[in-house]
Parts: sequence; C-alpha cells; structure tokens
Amino acid sequence: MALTYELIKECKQSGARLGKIHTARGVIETPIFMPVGTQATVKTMTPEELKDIKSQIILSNTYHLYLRPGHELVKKAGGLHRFMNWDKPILTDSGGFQVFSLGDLRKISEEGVEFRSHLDGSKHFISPEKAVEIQNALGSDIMMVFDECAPYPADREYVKNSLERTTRWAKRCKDAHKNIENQSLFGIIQGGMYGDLRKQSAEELLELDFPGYAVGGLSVGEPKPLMYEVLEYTTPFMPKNKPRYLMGVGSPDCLIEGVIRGIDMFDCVLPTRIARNGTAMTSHGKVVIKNAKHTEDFTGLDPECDCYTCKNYSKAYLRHLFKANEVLGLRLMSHHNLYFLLKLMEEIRQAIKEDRLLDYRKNFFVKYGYDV
Ligand SMILES: CC1(C)O[C@H]2[C@@H](O1)[C@@]1(COC(C)(C)O1)O[C@@H]2CNc1nc2cc3nc(N)[nH]c(=O)c3cc2[nH]1
Ligand SMILES: [Zn+2]
Repeated sequence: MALTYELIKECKQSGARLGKIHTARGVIETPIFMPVGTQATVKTMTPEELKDIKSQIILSNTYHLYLRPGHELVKKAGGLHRFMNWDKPILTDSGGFQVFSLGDLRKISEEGVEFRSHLDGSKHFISPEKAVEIQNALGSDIMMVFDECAPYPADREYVKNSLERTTRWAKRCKDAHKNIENQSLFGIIQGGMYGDLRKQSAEELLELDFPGYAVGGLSVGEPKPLMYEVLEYTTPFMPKNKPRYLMGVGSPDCLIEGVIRGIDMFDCVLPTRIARNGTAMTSHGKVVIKNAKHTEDFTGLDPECDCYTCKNYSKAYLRHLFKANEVLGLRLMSHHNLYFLLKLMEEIRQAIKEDRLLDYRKNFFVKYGYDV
C-alpha cells in the first residue's frame, strides 16, 4: 500500500497540526520524533525497549549501511527490518548529508558524488540512482531522495545552483524508484537561508508529486532564530495533505518551535548522543550527571518522569555508573532521554487536540529554563 497522510486537526493558535501517517507497517501519529539508529541500531537500546517507550518509527542511514555491512548483505538477511529485528516503520536518510558531513575528499558532479569512506579511506561513488538502489535493498518504508545539503553559510549563487541540481537528482531518484511497493520516496527541499530559493526548491519538487516532503539544509550550525525564520517561510509552500519532515532536529525547544511552524516529523542523534556523554534532558532542564553535586543525591533523575530509569535508579547511582565507565549508565540515560522526547511529542499532540499548544510551550520553556 502507498503511504498516505491523514490530516486530523489544524491548531487554531499556530501552524501546528495533528495527523496520522498510514504505512504498510502501521500508523504513525504525528507530530512525531524518530530515534536515530544510524548503523541499524538505536545505540544501546533493544527493539523491545524502543517499543516499551512507544517509539513508532526509527531512522537509519544509507551512507553508513552501504559502507558497513553493505546493502547487499542486509538484503540477503531479508532486509533491514529482519536484520535488526524491528517490525515497525523505518525511514532511511539517503546519504546526501552524511557524504558531505562525514565523507572525505568528496567530488561533486552532475552524475553524483565521489567520496572517501570515513571508515578506511576507500573511494566510493554514489549517484541518485545508487542511493535509491541501496534504500530499496534495505527495504525502508520511507526513503529519502539523494540531495546536497548546502553548507552554512553559503553564498546565494552556490545555493541556487545546488538546489537546482538537487531537483534534477530528485527527478532521477523518482525515475529510478519505479514500482517499488510499500516503499515511499520523500523529496527534500533545499535553498539554504534564502527565502526565495526555498520557494523555488519547494515549487520545483512539488511538481514531482512526492508522497511526503522534508525540509533539508537546516540544523547545520545556523542560529535557532534563523532556522525558525526559514521554516516559517518554507512550510506554507508544502502540501497540507502530506507529511512534513524537518531533518536533524533536535532539542526540546526546536521540536516545539518546529511543530508550531507546521512540521510533523523530526529526527536527531542529540538525545542518544548526549546521553552517552552523561547529560539528561529533564522537565527542569539539563542534568549533567557526572557533576559532583549528584554524588549523594539519592532521588531520581527527573521527578516528573515515570520512565524505567527514573522509577528505579538514583542520580547517585547513575553518576557512579558514568564515573566507573559502566555500560549500564549509557543504556539507562539513553532510555530516559528518548522517553523524555517521545513523551514531549505525546504532550504536544494532546495540547494540539485541546487547543492549548502555545500555553504548553510557555509552561515547558519556563520549567526547562529556556528564554520565553
Ligand atoms: C552529522 C551529525 C551527527 O548529525 C547532526 C550533527 O552532526 C550536526 C552537524 O552539525 C551540527 C549542527 C553541529 O550538528 O547536524 C546533524 C543534524 N542536522 C542535520 N541532519 C541532517 C540530515 C540531512 N539529510 C539530508 N538528506 N539532507 C539534508 O539537507 C539534511 C540536513 C540535516 N541537518
Ligand atoms: Zn526518566
């Protein structure tokens, strides 16, 4: 079955919306946060634990899985869902961003991108057609077109040429993605920080009629207010009846601000990455567990969280695990951070239902310690 989006409700106070994405592997309630499982695993978490915290969909990466273990091997294993024992939806990023941010010595041409692997320096070439072939082998439910995420900052002429090539690549991806049942290909809007170029990219890609669209080229080091401004300008050009995905975001404030500006889907390595460094996102802001002040703090990580970690372990114990380099510390902190963001999205969905999203934002920001 082809992926469809059901618009349930538009928020009266903002651009936020409540929706459902219907896929062959189940329904995804939006707005949604997607835990990142770059190399076919959401680091330290089992699929059962991900289900326990109500993960509806996870993200994996074409670039990484192509380099290791190889998409042909994953295909032989029965596809990515079978390989990693995850039977819910998977979205794969196309490798465009990773090639530019991780690969080395990359050479870009109309044909595609030549780059050296960040693993062993071996030379590789990925074209739009190859990116589709890899994602088809992986069997992800949502595939992304092969695009160029323009660097930040970048001059207008570069961004314009880059977005026009990304549109040509998107067409090639669409042509290569024929008759692939149960795998939907999303377009990615580029245009850097230039409003008129964002409009041009959106209009060109809408002509290709993808079942969903992402906003790319953001969360690349630009100030948050600039990201919000570009979003504000871009989402109105995106179809109302299709999912809108903001790539690489993120932090609690950006998730709320993104939803308010009409975004339905988010992904970011942030919650799991900072967890492994010992930082927790809690209802009252960040907690850096290795801080000495937690040495004899026998209370839970977050008094308002009912996750497994917060119900069963103290800050003192978590601090001990991190000081002792115990793997359990990474697992418990990752569990909490993912639970925290997934619960935030659930509370945002509820606030949209009850037309109180802006009040929710204000209360959350005050408690978390953000500037209101
Ligand atoms: C690469 C890694 C680990 O993911 C984080 C983090 O580093 C980093 C690197 O620069 C900072 C901001 C410091 O954070 O930004 C990543 C999260 N931002 C992001 N992910 C994206 C993925 C994308 N994929 C595609 N196909 N196209 C895009 O335009 C695109 C844009 C994106 N923006
Ligand atoms: Zn918790």
